[in-house]
Amino acid sequence: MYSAIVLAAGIGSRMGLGYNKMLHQIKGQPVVVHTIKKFLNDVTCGQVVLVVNELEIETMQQLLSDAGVKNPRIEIVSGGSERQYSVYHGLQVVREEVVLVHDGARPFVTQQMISECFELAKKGHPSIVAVPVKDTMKRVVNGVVVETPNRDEMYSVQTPQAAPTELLKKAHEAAKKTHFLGTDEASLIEKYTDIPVCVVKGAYTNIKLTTPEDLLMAEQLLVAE
Ligand SMILES: Nc1ccn([C@@H]2O[C@H](COP(=O)(O)OP(=O)(O)OP(=O)(O)O)[C@@H](O)[C@H]2O)c(=O)n1
Ligand SMILES: C[C@](O)(CO)[C@H](O)COP(=O)(O)O
Repeated sequence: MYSAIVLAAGIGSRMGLGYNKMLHQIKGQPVVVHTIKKFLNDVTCGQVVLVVNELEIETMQQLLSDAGVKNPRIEIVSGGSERQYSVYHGLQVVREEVVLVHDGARPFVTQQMISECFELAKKGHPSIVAVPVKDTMKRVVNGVVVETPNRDEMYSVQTPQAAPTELLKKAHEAAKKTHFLGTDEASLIEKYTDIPVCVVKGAYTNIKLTTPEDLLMAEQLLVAE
């Protein structure tokens, strides 16, 4: 069994809705409900830690209740000002020996991604979901191209990201001590442990709802589900 930390404590500034994009309804249900159901439907998920802004705890509880998502496996905790701090808060209540961290803003995660990440982490291997980049990549400094990295080695990283709970906690404590802020879990594991991070096949449909055009795509993807 694993614990899933589902992150929903952001503000969604790039989405520009004027409210947290996690509350936005797609096909009659809030984004957070679509995402959380992916984990509740998985029998190997022992706990869902839903991380929300402390001012939105009641709103989230009401949303879940309205959607008929009342489940003893769900625990709500308040998040922090950065994604990494929200993960840290979530980690404090994780009960299972393996943890999967997932962006609540990625409602198109699949059971296969979840299972593959879990199976690897259960055996001690941290894992992330990723897809090969499709475009040519450039490193640009001050508006000038300084390098064209080998595209065959470049991946676009998604969630879930899984690890043995103690390992991820250790990496987070080290990051806290040294004031390091990473944009995903793997970057902390890479920096503070010598354990390699495995890559699980993601999907180009496992988008993070970030900017307004992502909502148009989400509507289409939900029809196809
Ligand atoms: N302090 C934060 C910041 C982000 N998140 C969550 O982390 C995920 C990925 O973050 P992102 O898409 O960047 O969300 P926001 O921070 O909400 O968006 P923005 O950066 O546009 O404000 C989202 O599910 C978001 O709710 C979080 O739990 N706590
Ligand atoms: C973890 C992540 O989803 C990988 O792509 C991403 O880094 C989080 O997004 P953010 O915009 O940096 O919060």
